[in-house]
Amino acid sequence: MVEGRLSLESEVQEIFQSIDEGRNFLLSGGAGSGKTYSLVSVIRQVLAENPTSKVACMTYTNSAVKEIEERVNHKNLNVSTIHDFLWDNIKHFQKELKETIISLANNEEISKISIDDINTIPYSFFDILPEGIQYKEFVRLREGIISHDELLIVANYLFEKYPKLSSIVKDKYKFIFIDEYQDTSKEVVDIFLTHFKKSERKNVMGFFGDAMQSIYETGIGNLDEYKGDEADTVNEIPKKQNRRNPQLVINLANKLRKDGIIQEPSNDPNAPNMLEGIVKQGNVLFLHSNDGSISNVERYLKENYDWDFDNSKETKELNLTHNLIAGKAGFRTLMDIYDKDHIISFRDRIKKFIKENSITNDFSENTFGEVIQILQAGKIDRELSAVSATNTMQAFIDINAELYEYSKSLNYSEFSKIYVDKDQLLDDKKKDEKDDNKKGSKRDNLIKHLFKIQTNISLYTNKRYNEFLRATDYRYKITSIANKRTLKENIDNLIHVGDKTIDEVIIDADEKGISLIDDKLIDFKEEKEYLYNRVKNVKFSEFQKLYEYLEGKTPFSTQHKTKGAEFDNVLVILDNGGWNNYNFGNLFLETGSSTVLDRTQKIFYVCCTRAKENLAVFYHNPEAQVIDKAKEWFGEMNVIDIS
Ligand SMILES: Nc1ncnc2c1ncn2[C@@H]1O[C@H](COP(=O)(O)OP(=O)(O)OP(=O)(O)O)[C@@H](O)[C@H]1O
Repeated sequence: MVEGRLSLESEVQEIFQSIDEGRNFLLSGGAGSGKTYSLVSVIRQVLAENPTSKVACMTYTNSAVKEIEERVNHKNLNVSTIHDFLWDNIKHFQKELKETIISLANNEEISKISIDDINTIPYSFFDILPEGIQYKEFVRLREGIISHDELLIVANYLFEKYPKLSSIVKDKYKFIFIDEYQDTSKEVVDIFLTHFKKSERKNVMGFFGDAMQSIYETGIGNLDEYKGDEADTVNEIPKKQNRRNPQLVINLANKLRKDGIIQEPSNDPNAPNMLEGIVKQGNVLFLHSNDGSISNVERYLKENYDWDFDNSKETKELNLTHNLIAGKAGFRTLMDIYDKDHIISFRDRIKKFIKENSITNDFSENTFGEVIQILQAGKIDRELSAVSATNTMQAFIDINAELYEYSKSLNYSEFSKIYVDKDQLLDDKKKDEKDDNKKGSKRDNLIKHLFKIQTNISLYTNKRYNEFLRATDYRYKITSIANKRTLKENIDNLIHVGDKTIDEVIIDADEKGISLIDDKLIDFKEEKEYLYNRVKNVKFSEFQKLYEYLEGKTPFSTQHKTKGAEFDNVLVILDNGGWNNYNFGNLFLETGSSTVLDRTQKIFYVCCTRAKENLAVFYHNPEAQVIDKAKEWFGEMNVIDIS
């Protein structure tokens, strides 16, 4: 056997057998079975055995990126998101890219890529583009700019049509690994498992994941249609043991899985869930109350089970959405600006009306207010209501009268281009600070700038002075002890932001050389004046709260973002706030629409299996049958009314 393999886990040895046979493989296993751990072992061994080959590894979760970075450091390893990987590999084929987009745009069945509803687009359409086709956070197909969703469709088409592209990628990367494969889209899986076959070149694709943890609608869910025993199918290697969870969590997880996979604790005495050679028991609790107060739940867990909610590394409270967290974590105003601006919704209503009614007026010189007036003129009843604010929009406008007046004074063409979405505020990064500007990030340039300021402040406060000097303008300025003193005073001033607004801190940080105002920010101010003006008046301390949250330094996480992570104490809040996609009541009663049930079961499974010691689930006002089921799942004694 090749050196080093013998010391590896048996499943990883099986993976190497597959690699020796040139077969694609899938490492599948329940939560905590050590898939991410195995992935890293495979990468290390592959790099050791193939010193001249390049390895690509794609992953979505921050925890996997962190683990890979901690355990592997090699120039031949390329860790990225799937989007960045695809774009890096197709971006130089501009001629083919242009043709592809035009073909797709002319294909009526592909509604996501459309340039003109009526006329066929000529193949010379993009010839005039100075920068060719680009991949950005927003989409403007007429200008040759594609974004996340389009990229996958375009890449799929390119690999299907040009087998040479597959040959190039296979030659470049002898090994391509995809973590959390279950949340990868069908278009991507097809590239690697179907279109790649059109090229004779050899490489090995490895998938890692768990079908029960497929929690994004766009994901393929499972690889069932590609698995098999023949050489050209995907070789599944299952992992049955659990190294993370205590026995009581494993028992619960086994009840929640719907595919019959039953996990057992590993026989590794050094596994994290073992204590002196015996698996830990842990705690599972189902707490409920009729007041719904989360702070009471926290108090109960603190007093009775010693949970420390100030320790964000050990203890996490998992909520379904960022919106449920924003208030508790202290960034409500910013969240509302990016997620609940009903003047922007009203503008979208107007835009839609213009598009759907094929109104061809030239509004380029008009203000938003004038456009509303022009559209409303002479209309009554239903026609008028189609171009008027809805009740929700009107209620928002009434409270924000000044903001509405201001929006009406803006040039309509400019205003209509501003794209506002919560991802621009909340997108978390997959890589380290240096990569913050990587094209895959959905954060907008204002938020990126604020991150830069706060990152630099943090570098300084954490005494990482060399990195601080590299990141700021200070490397040019520090020439004497006196300079150092000024720097300290400046930073001290800046750190104590007190009640300063975001605008004030941006100017301060610029003047003090901590983060200079760059072209990107200047362009943002000009192009997205409305949004900038809203954000600039928010206190910088609120942004700092958001920063802490996104850096994982608060006890809060969304249920989706917790995938791949693990904590000692996990509190899962089951919020039955009338969601379309989730229903926690139905989860316990096993009723309702099967897709909603399936989705809810999966997110609940992901959440519960994060706990390394203690798991608590909180349910506000459960029905008697929910309590009965909870007793069955958690044990009679562990279902507690804390009202
Ligand atoms: N062979 C091993 N030796 C030591 N520790 C391991 C080993 N395999 C896994 N672990 C540890 O067990 C825990 C669970 O492993 P890991 O996070 O890789 O599981 P996973 O299958 O990726 O889980 P999930 O699907 O829930 O994200 C981690 O703390 C990991 O470091």
